[in-house]
Amino acid sequence: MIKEELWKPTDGIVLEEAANQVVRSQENTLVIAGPGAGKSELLAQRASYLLETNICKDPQKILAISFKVDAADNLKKRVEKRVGGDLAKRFESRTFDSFAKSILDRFRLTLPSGWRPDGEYNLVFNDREVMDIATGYIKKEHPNFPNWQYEIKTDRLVRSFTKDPLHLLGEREDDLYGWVTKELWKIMIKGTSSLQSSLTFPMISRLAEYILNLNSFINTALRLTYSHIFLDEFQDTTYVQYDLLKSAFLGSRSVLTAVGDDKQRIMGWAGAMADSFKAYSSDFNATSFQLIFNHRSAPRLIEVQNVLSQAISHNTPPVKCTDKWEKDDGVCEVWTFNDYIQEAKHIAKFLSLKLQSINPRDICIIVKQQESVYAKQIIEELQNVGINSRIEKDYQDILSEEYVQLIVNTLYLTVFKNSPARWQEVIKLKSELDGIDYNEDLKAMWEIEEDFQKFISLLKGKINSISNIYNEIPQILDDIIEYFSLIKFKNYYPKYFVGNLLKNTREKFHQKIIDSYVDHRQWDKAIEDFLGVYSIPIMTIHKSKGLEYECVFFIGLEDDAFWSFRSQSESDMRAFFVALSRAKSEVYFTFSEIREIMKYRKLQTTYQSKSIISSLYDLLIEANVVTKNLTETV
Ligand SMILES: Nc1ncnc2c1ncn2[C@@H]1O[C@H](COP(=O)(O)OP(=O)(O)OP(=O)(O)O)[C@@H](O)[C@H]1O
Repeated sequence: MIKEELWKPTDGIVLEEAANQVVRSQENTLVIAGPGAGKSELLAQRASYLLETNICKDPQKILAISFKVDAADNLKKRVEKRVGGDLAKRFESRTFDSFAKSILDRFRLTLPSGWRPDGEYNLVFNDREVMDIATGYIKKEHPNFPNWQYEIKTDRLVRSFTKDPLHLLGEREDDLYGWVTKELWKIMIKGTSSLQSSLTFPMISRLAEYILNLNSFINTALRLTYSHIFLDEFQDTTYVQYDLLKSAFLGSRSVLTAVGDDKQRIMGWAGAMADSFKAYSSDFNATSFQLIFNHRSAPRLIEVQNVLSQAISHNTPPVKCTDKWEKDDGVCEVWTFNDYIQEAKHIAKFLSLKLQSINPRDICIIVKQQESVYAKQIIEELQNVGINSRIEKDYQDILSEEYVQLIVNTLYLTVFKNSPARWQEVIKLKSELDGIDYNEDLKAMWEIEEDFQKFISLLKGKINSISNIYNEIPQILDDIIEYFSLIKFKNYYPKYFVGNLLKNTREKFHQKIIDSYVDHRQWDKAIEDFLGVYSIPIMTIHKSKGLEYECVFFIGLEDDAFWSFRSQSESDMRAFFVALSRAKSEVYFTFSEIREIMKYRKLQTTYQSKSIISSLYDLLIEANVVTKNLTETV
């Protein structure tokens, strides 16, 4: 244990004054700061501080809530690295969705029977599915009221569906949406003879909130378990999530730390609160702090970011860069082309040179939407010059699953041997699955390591003598999980007991590993390929949130990409700001007069303009960003 006054940040991090105060604060706080200010880093440092000084008193825990699975994972790993596995056991890093789901899965039986879903409920991810259930099943239940579905709109129904806490649902029966909402809740909770219990994450959140409101005993236990709560990317909190947060921790002694950036609020369409900072500050009586440094980007990029952030919010103070850069470091340019084929050829040529000095993972290609369409030609031209790129969303979800991580770590250790971090991760999990305390029972730990070593030696033989790829690889992957015991693994991660998560993850994962193996026919290359080591990632702005790259390309700064700019210019401006601020050193925006895009559900060759988004171009001009017409140079 370290004394409070002796504790210092590790890894050469120097905290600015405001960050230092928040790290050591005993009160609820709110940190509002721009991209790269070190908000996530601050949370990692605060976790180290609270755990290493035992201010978060053993056996109490810190609960960190992030929005994306990889962000939660990343934070967990940072903290583990700093404080070691033992203390990090008291740092629970989850997404909002998984927090809500863990409450429902643990305390489902305390719900009144009308609100209690089956233990084996299905997860429903998109609005269309909800609407399909509504139209398909309510109609069956009410055959004499057949035409109601023509009078309702999907987005309004989905919004109205989880708008209110459950105890208020009964009050809205009198309008059509209220009636459909009530019927739909009944059907989705209980299922029918042909439909399994089916829940969306907002429904799970409402059910978790209901559990906490109904059972003061559970609520008290939750508050005693978590003495400190972290909330990352707080600008994206939805109304439903905020209600759960209030039910869980408002009025408790748990200390909350929220960090976020209102200029990066781009989840409005998904129900993010317009005023989450204001509501939180007043409800939780939180003190606000601002950070003024950007630890990510070069000075030139920060100049451009400052112009943008002023335009988004007039009272934003300019941020400063750190002294690791030279004064003129950083490149921000607009590249224009006649057509998307020239654009793709130019980028491919540019990147073949760039890749002589940096890795594919230091580069990112970002688009507003339709990544497989906007990046199609670029993927092809990159392939022509021997550069791999891939649409990251196809991998992000499975790569963050513990099921996949355990198998991939085992394969990695079988093929590459030298990876102490992966070895430690696997051995630690194996010991926990087997109920062995890795600090106490050294003999048992030694046996685990020896046994695992034997297992991977055998595995090596198996993976190197595959004759039938499509039968043997799935079997080998299943054998790996069986070595750890699937049942123990599911007990350790109860989320895999519920619904179709395990089945879907397993299927997708097997397919991707097989694809990589078929492409390379060598396990080292196949694993690295699956992990994305050789590929430039391609993603939408939404997926790029929280990430950072040396060099960023934003493809298609054009009217069609920002098709709703007229009605939501503020939110599009923030999206543009997020894309720009992912770059450490270089960012290039492209415009192509002719572009192939999906329009009216058809792939079409279109003429692009920039008149609707001219204000974005005006801001770039104001920030002295040069535009290069690269048509002739190809
Ligand atoms: N005090 C610091 N000193 C040095 N480097 C730092 C410091 N704080 C953060 N960093 C580094 O700066 C980068 C950005 O940090 P971080 O991701 O925490 O920022 P953020 O505010 O969460 O960004 P965003 O809102 O854009 O996601 C990371 O590479 C991080 O390691």
